[in-house]
Amino acid sequence: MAPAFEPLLAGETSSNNNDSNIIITQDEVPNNKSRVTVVGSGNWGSVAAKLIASNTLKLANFHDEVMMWVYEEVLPSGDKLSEVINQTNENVKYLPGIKLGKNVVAVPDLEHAVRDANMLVFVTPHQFMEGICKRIAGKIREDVEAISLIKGMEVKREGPCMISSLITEHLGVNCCVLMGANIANEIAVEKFSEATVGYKENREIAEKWVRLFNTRYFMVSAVQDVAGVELCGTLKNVVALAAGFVDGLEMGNNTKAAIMRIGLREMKAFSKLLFSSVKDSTFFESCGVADLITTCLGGRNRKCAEAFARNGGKRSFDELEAEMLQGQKLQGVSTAKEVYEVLSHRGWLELFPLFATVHEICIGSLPPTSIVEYSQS
Ligand SMILES: NC(=O)C1=CN([C@@H]2O[C@H](COP(=O)(O)OP(=O)(O)OC[C@H]3O[C@@H](n4cnc5c(N)ncnc54)[C@H](O)[C@@H]3O)[C@@H](O)[C@H]2O)C=CC1
Ligand SMILES: O=C(CO)COP(=O)(O)O
Repeated sequence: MAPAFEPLLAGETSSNNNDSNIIITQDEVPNNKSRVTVVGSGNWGSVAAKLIASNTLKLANFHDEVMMWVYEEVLPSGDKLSEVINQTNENVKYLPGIKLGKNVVAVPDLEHAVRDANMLVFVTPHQFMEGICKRIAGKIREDVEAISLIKGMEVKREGPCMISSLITEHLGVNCCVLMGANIANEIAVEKFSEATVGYKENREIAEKWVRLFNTRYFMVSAVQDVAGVELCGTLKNVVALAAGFVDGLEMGNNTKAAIMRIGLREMKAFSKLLFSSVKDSTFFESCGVADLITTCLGGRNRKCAEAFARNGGKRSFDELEAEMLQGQKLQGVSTAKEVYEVLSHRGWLELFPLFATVHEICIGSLPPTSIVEYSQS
């Protein structure tokens, strides 16, 4: 249930649409309804498909059916995951116990899933996106709109490349982002949360995305700061690892709060050094401080980092991820490495002691205890 208060609108976020106040008159019903495909079907991907599918049934501008691309795998039962999803209406591996909506159709053929879509929602672990883009380049509609829910980045020889830019570069399409304090399992059971759409220029497109995602329990607003929103979502995963180390070392709440504060400061400084357009106000949206808090309290990066520190760094993150997440993927460890590469290339290591220390702990160059010794310097 949504809380009874009206959300405060920050800056220009005047589009906090609640689906109950979106009114579509018969005159507005378009001839050409948009088809939506979700590219990805992990934990968040499945919840995103559920959210969208509940809205496409209600909104006249969209086709009811939502295709969800499934990276095919064979379950221990011998059945194919996509077939089980279509038979049971549940992603039994990545989101068990939750009905996705009968209008969600699992499609294992990527090219088929994206071919006719007008709106593409990308939501896979970030390390797979470049390969996916290469596979679908030239096989999508020219006028397609895209949005990325992916928290992560790539580092190229030319420098860092956000996932929305990777999508734009490979596919030649406009790409918004949606980030926020969005632990998927909580949204799956319809507990209230907020999210932020980041867009570059086209406010109308951003509003279309807001309408597609917004529900009574998922309140979405839009800000004109695609880089700021995406960097918030990406960098908070590095801070979540630091918070997990603090938990594993049982250092207490004050230390954890200090690490989160230092982390937020580094998130902001790093984002602004990379993109001078990043707005301060973005850090106060759901994608900023709220996502940082929820991930440091209840996320998968925090959980695995706690186990890593409890084991004194003797069990690798790969091992812990496989054991604790059953196929779900951590984004923080590779993001910490990617951020570290940017810091070393640009000579910024000393400016970002927390980011640098997290990576060095992850690769075993420093013990988990150094999270407090080095982050303060
Ligand atoms: N789970 C969550 O609570 C949230 C996740 N996110 C972000 O959303 C993105 C996607 O996360 P999730 O949906 O949770 O994924 P996940 O962590 O559940 O990852 C598993 C997914 O990766 C797929 N996969 C495995 N190998 C693959 C390959 N070689 N190629 C393509 N796909 C492959 C699996 O089929 C499965 O769909 C990430 O960037 C994450 O940070 C954002 C907000 C919340
Ligand atoms: O991004 C998230 C919540 O907004 C989920 O974070 P984790 O990947 O650490 O679970």
